[in-house]
Amino acid sequence: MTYDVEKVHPYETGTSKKEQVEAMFNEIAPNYDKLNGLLSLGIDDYWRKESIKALKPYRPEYILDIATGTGDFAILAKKILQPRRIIGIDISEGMMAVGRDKVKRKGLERVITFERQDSSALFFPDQSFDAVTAAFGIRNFENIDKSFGEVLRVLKPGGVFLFIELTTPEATPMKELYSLYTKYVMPVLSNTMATEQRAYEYLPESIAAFPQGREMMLILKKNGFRNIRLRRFTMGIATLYMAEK
Ligand SMILES: C[S@@+](CC[C@H](N)C(=O)[O-])C[C@H]1O[C@@H](n2cnc3c(N)ncnc32)[C@H](O)[C@@H]1O
Repeated sequence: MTYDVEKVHPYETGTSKKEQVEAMFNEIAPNYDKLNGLLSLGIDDYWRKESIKALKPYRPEYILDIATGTGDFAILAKKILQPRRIIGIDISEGMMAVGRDKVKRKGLERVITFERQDSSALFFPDQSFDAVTAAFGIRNFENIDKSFGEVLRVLKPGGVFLFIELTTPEATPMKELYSLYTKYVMPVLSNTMATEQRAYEYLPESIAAFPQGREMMLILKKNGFRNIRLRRFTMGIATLYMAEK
């Protein structure tokens, strides 16, 4: 199935969403961590921690972090869960270069490694991982169903898929505040970082088009996952989804 969000592209260059997303993240990679903290007013750190903590009961030893970017989710997973191995995959070498540097500075390179792979065509054998994670990545995928199929394939039976994604708040007053924020504050903040403007127009557009809540739970179910749950953060600005194989 094709989802509206798969048609939201960063640029109007006529190339595939995957190529445009890769180019955009390569471009913003050096500023990504700073900008992320600034745009979320630092709350993203709390969302990430709470999400990773939800994996504790599963005690995962082998973790795959898809759309790993600059590696923050993988680094947190190492700290909180103490697994044997974490592999981060991403299509943007620029983002992973920042991640590799952070991992090296923290002395974690024996546990966390990075590979350039596309979430919709993973190189790993079936049933390789106890957990697959993704933070703020799925919205950027060109093919969500294919990627979910790959996640299911590489998970061990009983393994868990956990992802967090930005969502649009539905209740007053957060709904109105969020709309004002994306319209007026976000462009000013991203301008101060001298980043490419289009990258931060793409952000609210892709959030708005992304299937959320019950719709996302049905997509996970259709793709073969079970025991699907969600948790909303900060009145619905972000949502955590968990599902099992
Ligand atoms: C918003 S960043 C999130 C990075 C990181 N997970 C975090 O929490 O900060 C989204 C990432 O998804 C990656 N991405 C987009 N499409 C992908 C795909 N098909 N396969 C793997 N990574 C992809 C991008 O390159 C980018 O690094």
